[in-house]
Amino acid sequence: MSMIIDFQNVDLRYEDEYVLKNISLHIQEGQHTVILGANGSGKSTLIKLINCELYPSYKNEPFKREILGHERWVVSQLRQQIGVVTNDLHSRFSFDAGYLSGFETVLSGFYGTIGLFDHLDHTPEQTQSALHAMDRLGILHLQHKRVDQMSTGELRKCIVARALVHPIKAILLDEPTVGLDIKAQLDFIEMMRSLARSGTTVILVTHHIEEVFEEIEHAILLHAGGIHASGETSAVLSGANLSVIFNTQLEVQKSHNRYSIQPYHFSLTL
Ligand SMILES: Nc1ncnc2c1ncn2[C@@H]1O[C@H](COP(=O)(O)OP(=O)(O)OP(=O)(O)O)[C@@H](O)[C@H]1O
Repeated sequence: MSMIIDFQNVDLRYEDEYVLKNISLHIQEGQHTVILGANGSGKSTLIKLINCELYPSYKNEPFKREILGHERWVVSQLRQQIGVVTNDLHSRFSFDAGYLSGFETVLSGFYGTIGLFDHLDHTPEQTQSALHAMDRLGILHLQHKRVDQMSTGELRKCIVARALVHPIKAILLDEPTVGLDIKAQLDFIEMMRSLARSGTTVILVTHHIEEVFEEIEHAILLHAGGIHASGETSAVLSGANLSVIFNTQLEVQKSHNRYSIQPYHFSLTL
């Protein structure tokens, strides 16, 4: 099994302010992982480090930030190995590319662009890959539908398919169910499960414990720019740990292999 993410002792600071401190994080191929943290805990910053949008801050101690065994990547080449789905990407398609069809949205994954341009002539193989990615997610019926006529859930799936045009090893999904209603959310979780089962390593970044699906056996809790706990999901997602990272007393329940969270209730018997 190769290591997808190998961070040791990584810091990230903006000017003098540390946003991430001493981060050590290891995700192996096939190790479906949830990264959970409260607002402001550093999740987006961590994603930017994984995504090579940011580089670790220099420090006078040994540190390592390797993605698939390399310290540096050309972002377009990294995209062919690790797909990234963010709400920012969704918004950009939604606001700037409403005229695209579902198929064109998916095809744009080959170019890393938001739209398609006349000089970008695509090959029959690229067409096949785009259609195959849509088929894999059960969204072939969206190939002719315009982005500005899609529901949030439909566009989100097209953006996932866009990442799948390459034979990626892993997919990083940043709060992927934002804006989805209950049915679309459940549907999306099933889609993530099927990706995980098909061998794509799923890295889910969220603050919703209910989204942690059965195949996710590895959990990382981010708190105040550091890693509060990491390891086997069922051990890490405890009431005690979540109470710390969300700064309120919580209880965790597990039923049918899914987690839910409750405010802590204590009873005083006299
Ligand atoms: N460009 C920046 N310059 C300075 N501080 C920043 C910058 N980006 C983020 N921060 C700070 O870093 C901390 C972590 O932010 P980050 O966006 O990574 O958290 P998050 O866990 O993704 O939050 P949320 O769940 O609300 O999206 C916050 O205190 C934030 O204000």
